[in-house]
Amino acid sequence: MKLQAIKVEEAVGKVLSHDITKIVKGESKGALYKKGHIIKQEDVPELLKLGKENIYILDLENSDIHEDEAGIRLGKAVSGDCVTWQGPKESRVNMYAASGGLLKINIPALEAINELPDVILSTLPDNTVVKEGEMLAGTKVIPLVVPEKTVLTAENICRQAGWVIKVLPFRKLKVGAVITGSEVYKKRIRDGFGPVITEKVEAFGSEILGIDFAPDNAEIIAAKINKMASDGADIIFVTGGMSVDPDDVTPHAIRLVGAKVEKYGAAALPGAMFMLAYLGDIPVMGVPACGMFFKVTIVDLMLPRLLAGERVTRKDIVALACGGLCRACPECRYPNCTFGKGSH
Ligand SMILES: Nc1nc2c(c(=O)[nH]1)N[C@H]1C(S)=C(S)[C@@H](COP(=O)(O)OP(=O)(O)OC[C@H]3O[C@@H](n4cnc5c(N)ncnc54)[C@H](O)[C@@H]3O)O[C@H]1N2
Ligand code: MOO
Repeated sequence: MKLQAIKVEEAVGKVLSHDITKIVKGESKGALYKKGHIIKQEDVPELLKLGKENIYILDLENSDIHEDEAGIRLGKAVSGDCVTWQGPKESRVNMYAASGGLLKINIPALEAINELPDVILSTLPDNTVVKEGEMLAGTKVIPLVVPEKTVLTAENICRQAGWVIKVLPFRKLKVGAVITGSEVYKKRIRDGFGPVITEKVEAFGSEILGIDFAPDNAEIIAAKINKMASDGADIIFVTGGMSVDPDDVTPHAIRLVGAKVEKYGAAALPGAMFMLAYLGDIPVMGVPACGMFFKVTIVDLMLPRLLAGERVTRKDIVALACGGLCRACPECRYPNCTFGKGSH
């Protein structure tokens, strides 16, 4: 990259090397044209009026590209399914959700891009629930011009990764719930779990297939789980009885139906006594009583991922550990807080 002095009339389409400031009555009015501005035909009279007959422009070498072009190419390369981009403004290109859903970030690709010289890409956390139109990420280059090789390398990382930023829209699924607890079953106390689960499921546009009740008896709970599955549930909740009392038989019941347990015990508080198992392809969630007593719990971390069609693994639950502690703020700000952000 070289600097070159040039007549203003010949500068159209060229890149300004420095800010040009307008001074009125001895006072600077700030940059009229900013460094990096690509000079347009209509700028010429304005520049001449300012007394600029010659200006410095950047003489881009064949291998260099301007920050704005670099920003656009990066934005295009990182935008996957259901992601749109806008810009550039001072090379920054922002990515937005084209539909509501679960934001997925390809972390190794994200880190590889940020390892490149002069490029940044920053995003919302992986697995964030996003609304249509929400800003998801921003990318830009640091200097005014970058070697094209840098952008080509970033584009190559994106191509090889398959995707970097995407949004998985929520599917409309049928969700069943088996509410356990003899005190609820015998109507000694009123069920508090059904309304909580219904509200959380319907908030994502899915529907409750049915809510059934079972006493603290593993065989009966197991039979009701099987019934939910044969009735067509895509996801099954089993609530209560997840802890250490002799009457807490829900984990045993989930095993009895032959579901494969991914993990019993989740690194999330509230939600420690959570179990995730799969009955074939149907996720079965054993939800401890905290799922009903607290506003935001492990349910809010797992449900969106299952509704987005992810097969959640033991590893995913382990990855919740760093950030898995809810601060229990007097006024809950979730999801605008650290709960459930996970380490990878
Ligand atoms: N000694 C220990 N006690 C507890 C532990 C522990 O590790 N050691 N873990 C605690 C944690 S963490 C949680 S979370 C809860 C989990 O409780 P459970 O899932 O076993 O819940 P239950 O014992 O069945 O019920 C607790 C409480 O909530 C009421 N309940 C349950 N279901 C309903 C419902 N559908 N509607 C209304 N109320 C319901 C139930 O009557 C009990 O009062 O365990 C801690 N304890
Ligand atoms: O499963 Mo419990 O969250 O630790 O309340």
